[in-house]
This record gives sequence, C-alpha cells and structure tokens, in this order.
Amino acid sequence: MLITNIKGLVGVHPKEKLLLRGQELADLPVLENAWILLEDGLIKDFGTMDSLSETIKSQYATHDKHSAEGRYVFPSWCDSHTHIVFAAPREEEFALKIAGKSYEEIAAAGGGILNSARKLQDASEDELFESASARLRDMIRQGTGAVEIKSGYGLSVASELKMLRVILRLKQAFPIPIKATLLAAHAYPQAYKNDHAGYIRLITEELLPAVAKENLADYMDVFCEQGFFSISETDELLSAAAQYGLKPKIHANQLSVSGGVQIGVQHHAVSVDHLEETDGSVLACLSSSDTIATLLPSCSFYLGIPFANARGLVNANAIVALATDYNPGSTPSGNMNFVVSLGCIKLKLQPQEAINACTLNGAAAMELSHEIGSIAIGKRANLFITRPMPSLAFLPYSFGQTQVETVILNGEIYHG
Ligand SMILES: N=CN[C@@H](CCC(=O)O)C(=O)O
Ligand SMILES: [Zn+2]
Repeated sequence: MLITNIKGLVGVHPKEKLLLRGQELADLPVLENAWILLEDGLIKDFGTMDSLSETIKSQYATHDKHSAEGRYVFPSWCDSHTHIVFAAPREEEFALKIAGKSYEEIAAAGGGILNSARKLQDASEDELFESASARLRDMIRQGTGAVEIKSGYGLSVASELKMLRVILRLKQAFPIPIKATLLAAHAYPQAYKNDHAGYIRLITEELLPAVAKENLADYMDVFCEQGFFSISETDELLSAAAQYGLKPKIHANQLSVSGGVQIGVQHHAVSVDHLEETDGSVLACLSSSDTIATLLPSCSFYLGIPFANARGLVNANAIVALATDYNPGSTPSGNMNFVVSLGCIKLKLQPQEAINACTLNGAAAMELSHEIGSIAIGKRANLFITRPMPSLAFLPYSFGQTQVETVILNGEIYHG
C-alpha cells in the first residue's frame, strides 16, 4: 500500500531510538508533505513527496494507493496497561462514586475487585473471550495497535488460568501484538482475607508453575498498596515470579505513597504504573532508572484522585509513558485519544510529549519498541490516518472526538 500527500507523517524517530527519557519526550519528528510505502505487513520506505519516484507510483494500482491530503499519519497507539478481560461492567458502583463514596470505601464494602472476581467466576472462557474481543475491537477502531492485558479478576488458580487463556486466545485472534500479565496479586480473595501467607503460597507454589507450564504470561504485576499487598509481600511475589522468567510491572502509588516504586525498581520492573501519589524520593528513584513510569490519567479523571506529577518525572529525567488502565472499576474507557488529551490538559504535557508517551514509550513499556511505536523502515505497519486536521495539536485539543479516520494494521486497512 502506498499513502501519498500526507500532511504530516508523525513520529519518524531513528529506528535505533527505542525510548525517550526526560526532555527527549518533546522530540517528535514530523515529516511534512510525505508518502509512506507498506509492504509485507511492514514499513518499507517513506519520504517527502518530492522524493517519490515514478517507479514506485506506477507500481501501485489505484486500490492500493491512498491520498491522505490534509491528514496526518500516526504510528498506532501502544496501550501498555489494561484489564479488558472482565465478566461485567460495574455501573452500580458509578452511582456510589457520584454520591461521594471513595474507591477504598467501595472496595471495603465488597465492591471493587472482589465484585469483579465474583462475576468472573461464573463466566465461561468463551463468554469472556467474546466480551473482551468486543472491547479490543473498539480500542483498535480508536487507533490502538498494541496492547498489554492483565489477569487479576480470577483470584483462584482456576479462574486466573481461565483469564490468561482468554488473553492467549486474543493474542491468536487479533492482528496486533498483545502482552499478557499475571495479576493474581490484585486483591486478597474472601477465603484468604485472614490468611495472606496462604494466598501468597497459592500464587507462588501452584499458580506460577501452572502459568509457566502453559507459557501464559509475559509479566507479573502486584497491586502494592495499603489494604492490598505490602512491600514485603510484593518483594516475595516478585522474587518467585523471577524464577519463572516473569519480569515485574507494578501497580504503585495509586492511593498512597506505598514504596511500590522503590520495590519495583529494585526488581528491575519494566514499568511502575499509576503514580498518582508521588514525593521527591519517587522522582529520585526513577530519575536514573530504566524502569518506565506509566501514568494513567483516565483513572484519575474517573476516580477524582490526583493526577500524576508528569512534569516532575520528565524534569527528573524519568521515562514517562501513558496508557488507559481500561477496567470496569477505576477506568471504564479504552480510548487512547482521550488519554492524549488528558496528558496535555491535566498532566501538562505538550502535545508532542503526550503523543510520544502514547506511542514509542508505550511500546517500550511492553518491550515492543523494536517492532512498533514509531515510523521507521522495517517496523510493523500499524498506523492510523486522521481526518483532515489543521495541526498536530488539534488531536488532543479536540478532546472527546475521534480524529482517527482509517486504521491500518500490518499494512492493511482494518475493517473489524
Ligand atoms: N488498582 C488496581 N487495579 C485497577 C482497578 C481494578 C478495579 O477496580 O477493578 C486499576 O489499575 O485501577
Ligand atoms: Zn490497572
């Protein structure tokens, strides 16, 4: 496929650039008046219109040639933090939240993660696959071209395995890269409410070996938070996961400064996610670390909790990514366009920074930036063409409306 007359080809980073640290986040190379050639599912070449040879033009039949006049071409959004396998939404908690109940109060009253775990227990693998597929199709239509998906609503060996098998089926059925994360340490199930050591033993002695045997997960996540998993419990779980080759991705500092960032960095976590609550020690810890700070502004928006200190992290030379956190409790939205807008409006990132955080750094947070997240020759041809837009900044500026007009996955238009 040949796309010509592109107003701006966004994110033409050098191929060897695999992540953007600190102030580099503002570097978003855009090629104006450009063309791009996609072949065999990959980006074959690109350049400015004056460099497009007659030979290339004549090779492409009309149906394989698209003019993107007035439009921008972006690399697909890379959403590195989601929980899209769940049995049912939780609108009943929405009303409670509006009436003033906090996330912690709802969880303590038997809502929250345990509510989703109860609902998931009775759902079949097929039902979960169908509903997660519908969510994923919606996300793809909104421009997402790579995604990480967590378990964590099973909270028993059988149900966690059921969730991970659903994620495996999604990997096989969808034309985008998908990473799977074991999040059994999401909450203590009712039966282990007073036996934390017993649940940790269940995870380390039964679940992890079973997950490894079927090769069902790429990462291990822990909700390290007051009332959920403590620092020493997180430490024990991450050490056990490492023995099975699972690297950490931590839910850290969502509700309090929990020490989750430090324990994650100590275990060489790929990312520490949330960080709505930060202090100087968190910034210092991430400033020289390869662990990515993944911020989830849609969660702050929905729960009414603080927005992460994105500027502080960028100024401290940390690596900042943005993701949706799509889940039924704290973020019932998988729209990365809204994340880019919130990244600008609430996290005070410039449009170039927010776009990089949702593409190349999002890919890095899934260890996929060698393959996706920017426009470079040889990378996977997952991208989208916008509607006509006056400028790049129009995308985050026009929040709540999608500017994504055509989605291309592996070099082909997505009609799903
Ligand atoms: N905080 C932990 N996990 C999810 C919320 C899960 C839920 O409420 O169902 C999150 O990332 O926000
Ligand atoms: Zn989450």
